[in-house]
Amino acid sequence: MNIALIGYGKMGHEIEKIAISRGHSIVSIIDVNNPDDFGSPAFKSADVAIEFSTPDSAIDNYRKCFAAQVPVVAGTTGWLEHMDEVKKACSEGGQTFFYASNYSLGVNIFFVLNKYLARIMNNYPDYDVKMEEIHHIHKLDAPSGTAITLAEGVIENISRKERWNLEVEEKQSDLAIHCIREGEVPGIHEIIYESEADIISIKHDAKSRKGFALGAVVAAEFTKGKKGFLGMNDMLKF
Ligand SMILES: NC(=O)C1=CN([C@@H]2O[C@H](COP(=O)(O)OP(=O)(O)OC[C@H]3O[C@@H](n4cnc5c(N)ncnc54)[C@H](OP(=O)(O)O)[C@@H]3O)[C@@H](O)[C@H]2O)C=CC1
Ligand SMILES: O=C(O)C1=N[C@H](C(=O)O)C[C@H](O)C1
Repeated sequence: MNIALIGYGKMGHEIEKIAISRGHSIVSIIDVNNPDDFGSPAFKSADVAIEFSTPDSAIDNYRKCFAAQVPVVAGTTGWLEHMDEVKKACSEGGQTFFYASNYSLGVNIFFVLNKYLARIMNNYPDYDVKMEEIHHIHKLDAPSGTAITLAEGVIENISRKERWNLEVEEKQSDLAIHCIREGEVPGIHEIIYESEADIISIKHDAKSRKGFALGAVVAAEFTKGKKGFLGMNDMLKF
């Protein structure tokens, strides 16, 4: 299939390698320097655009993909305040948009495990819960998109937790997320339950960006020819 890449940084380069190895053609690469290419015949020939740019630029890029009628697989994090607009473009404007805060298979298995553990822990109020995420020093957003999805999974299932909070637990009903930026760490997420007696924790540690990139290309293959708002739950058979 024909793929356009929007954002040609760490993820854009990794996705390019995997897409080519799976027999796809990269027909257009748009980075910060060539925004006019959204109007080019090459961009419009893409079956899907895979977007990994920056929190501030993502929504404008999605609007330009919609204007060009090119389906989007979106990986950028930190833009979720615009989610209603994107969902409306799909439900009322006939657009196609796939979003995952994390495209790796391992993290999506971890999301299921997180919800399962939270459902159990709902019955054991002696345990408090907190989260830690560690990423490389270049990351622009905090908490990570993955940490937000994990926090939502905890809050949906543990009635004593109502909202997440950065760093501190201001109230007992807050889920504290501690964000660390360190070296070139690809991404570590840990959910920690602690009582007076013991600690139970579950952790996902990405060894590289390969899992994220492979998941994004597989999501692009899944998205081709589909309509509407899509996510990993539509694609994975859990
Ligand atoms: N969902 C997932 O599975 C994953 C999501 N991510 C997310 O993806 C995003 C990108 O990550 P990563 O590749 O590591 O970041 P990088 O900073 O390495 O790459 C981002 C690229 O986007 C470019 N860019 C800046 N402005 C624009 C614009 N207006 N249009 C197009 N491109 C632009 C940057 O150019 P310049 O450097 O010149 O500014 C840079 O080349 C982040 O939000 C990250 O959190 C990352 C990994 C996995
Ligand atoms: O910026 C990153 O690198 C990553 N971002 C995503 C996020 O914010 O969750 C996914 C992964 O953790 C790597």
